[in-house]
Amino acid sequence: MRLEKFRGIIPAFYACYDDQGDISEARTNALCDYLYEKKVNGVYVGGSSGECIYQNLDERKAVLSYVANRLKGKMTLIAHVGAPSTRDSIELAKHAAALGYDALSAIPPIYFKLPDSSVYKYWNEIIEATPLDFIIYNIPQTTGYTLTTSLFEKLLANPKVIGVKNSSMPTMDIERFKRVGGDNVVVFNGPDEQYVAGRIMGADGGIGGTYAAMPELFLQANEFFLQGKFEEAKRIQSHINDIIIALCSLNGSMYAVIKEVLNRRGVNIGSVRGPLEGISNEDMGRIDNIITMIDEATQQFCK
Ligand SMILES: CC(=O)N[C@H](C=O)[C@@H](O)[C@H](O)[C@H](O)CO
Ligand SMILES: CC(=O)C(=O)O
Repeated sequence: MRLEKFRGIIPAFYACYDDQGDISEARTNALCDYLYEKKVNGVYVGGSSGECIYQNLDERKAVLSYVANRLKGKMTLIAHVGAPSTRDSIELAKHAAALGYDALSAIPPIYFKLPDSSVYKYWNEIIEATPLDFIIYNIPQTTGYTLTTSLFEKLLANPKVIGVKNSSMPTMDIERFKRVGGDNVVVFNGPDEQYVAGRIMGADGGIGGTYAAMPELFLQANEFFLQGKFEEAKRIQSHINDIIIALCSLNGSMYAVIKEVLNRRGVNIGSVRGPLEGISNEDMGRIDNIITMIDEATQQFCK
């Protein structure tokens, strides 16, 4: 029951900037409203897709506040509070708890390669700082740190640890984490390119960086999965993967491309922060093709 609200399709929330590149409350609200209308199950705020790594503490706190003010009580809210220092992570965690977020989440420590003992201590200090539930974020391809099942099991001894968002590529990792935690934990599929496979291997839902670019497709793939219509789910996944490959094929960062897709749908959330690259004039001419791919797949599969 307590974990029910963490199932389904949870888009990773994007950084919403004004034309000067500063955090924009109005544009954050616009993205909140868009996702609410699409009926997604929740949002994951301030993670990779939220460009957290390029924002200072005050900016990250502001984003957490704006989203909570707009969406609290309307969907599940997860705050990503991982920051380079434990101290900053705890400050963000306390801020999110005061705002009424449903759960916290954090990547492992970045930059220095630290032993498991330090990673364990880092996560635990965040967990102990608030009464909120906690979701571990395993994303080895960006952090260089791989969560083992044994550390996961050790962390689960704390009842506030309710699951893991697993972004490693082997779907077997999802199966192993689920095996360790059983029905008492939620495992989120990370790689959007294998959402359906992740569900079949035991994921309870997903948190993804491309969901907000095509929410209907992920919601429908999830629906087909729940209905046992695996052929249909697999066919949507193939279209999703064509679209993700297209989103990643331009010169600008995938997030810049997604933001331009949203802009052409009437949701202007600005561009990305350096060192991520914005989109070039050449890219601009290719956005409509991607929108067509999304729209055609949506028409084909979603009622
Ligand atoms: C490495 C990475 O950023 N993974 C994200 C989260 O798990 C995914 O949602 C990707 O954004 C998505 O699968 C597109 O490659
Ligand atoms: C899921 C994802 O992309 C994020 O951490 O924001």
